[in-house]
Amino acid sequence: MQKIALSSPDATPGAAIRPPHAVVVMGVSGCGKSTVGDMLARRQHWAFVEGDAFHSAENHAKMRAGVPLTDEDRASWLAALGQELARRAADGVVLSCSALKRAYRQQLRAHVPGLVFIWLEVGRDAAHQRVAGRGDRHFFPTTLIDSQFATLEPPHDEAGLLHLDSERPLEELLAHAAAWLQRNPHAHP
Ligand SMILES: Nc1ncnc2c1ncn2[C@@H]1O[C@H](COP(=O)(O)OP(=O)(O)OP(=O)(O)O)[C@@H](O)[C@H]1O
Ligand SMILES: O=C(O)[C@H](O)[C@@H](O)[C@H](O)[C@H](O)CO
Repeated sequence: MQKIALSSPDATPGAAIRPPHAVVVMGVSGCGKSTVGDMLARRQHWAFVEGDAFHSAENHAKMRAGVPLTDEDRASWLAALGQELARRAADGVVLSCSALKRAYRQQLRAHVPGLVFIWLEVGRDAAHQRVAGRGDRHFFPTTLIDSQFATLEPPHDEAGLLHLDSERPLEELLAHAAAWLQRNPHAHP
C-alpha cells in the first residue's frame, strides 16, 4: 500500500486561519497510533495524550478478558478525551485514539471544531503480528483484533483527514504527517 489520500481540513468562514493544533491519530489496535502519535507530538513540540490511559478500569478489564467494548462503554471515554483535546488544543496536542466509528469522531469534533485526523490503515495480518509481538507488555489481546476491524468505519469521505499506510517506515509516516500539518491551513476557534 502507498500513502493514499488527502483531504483539506474544514475552513469555517470568518475564523482565523492557523495550522491545526489538535490532531487525532486513529485506527485499529496495532496500527501504530501510540507510536506515531508520540513521535509526531515530539516533533511538533505538542503534548501527547495516550487515549488508552483514559479508559476506565472496567473497560480495561473487559478488553483484557477479550470482550469488545460497546458504544456505551466508549461514550464516557470519548467525552473525557474530547475535554482533554479542548483543554490542550491552544498549545498543540496529539491524541492516540481508536475512534473507530464516524459517530465517535463526530463526538470528538464537537469538542474541537475543525479537529483533524490521521488514519493509520493497517492490514489484518500486520495488526495481528504487531499485537502478538507486544506480548504481555500490553493489555490488549490478539483475539480482539477481528472485532476492531468489524467495528471500524473507514473515514474515507471525511474532511480534515490524512490517510496513511501504517506499514510504511515510521520516519516516512512522520514526514508525511508533519508536512500535512504544515501545509494545511486550518480554521481554529
Ligand atoms: N510503521 C511501523 N513500522 C513498524 N512497526 C511499527 C510501525 N508502527 C508501529 N509499529 C510497531 O507496532 C506495534 C504496535 O504499535 P502501537 O502500540 O503504537 O499501536 P497502537 O495502534 O497504539 O496499538 P493499541 O491501540 O493496541 O495500543 C509496536 O511494537 C510498534 O513499535
Ligand atoms: O475503541 C476501542 O476498542 C479501544 O480503544 C481499543 O482500540 C483499544 O483500547 C486499543 O486499540 C488498545 O490499545
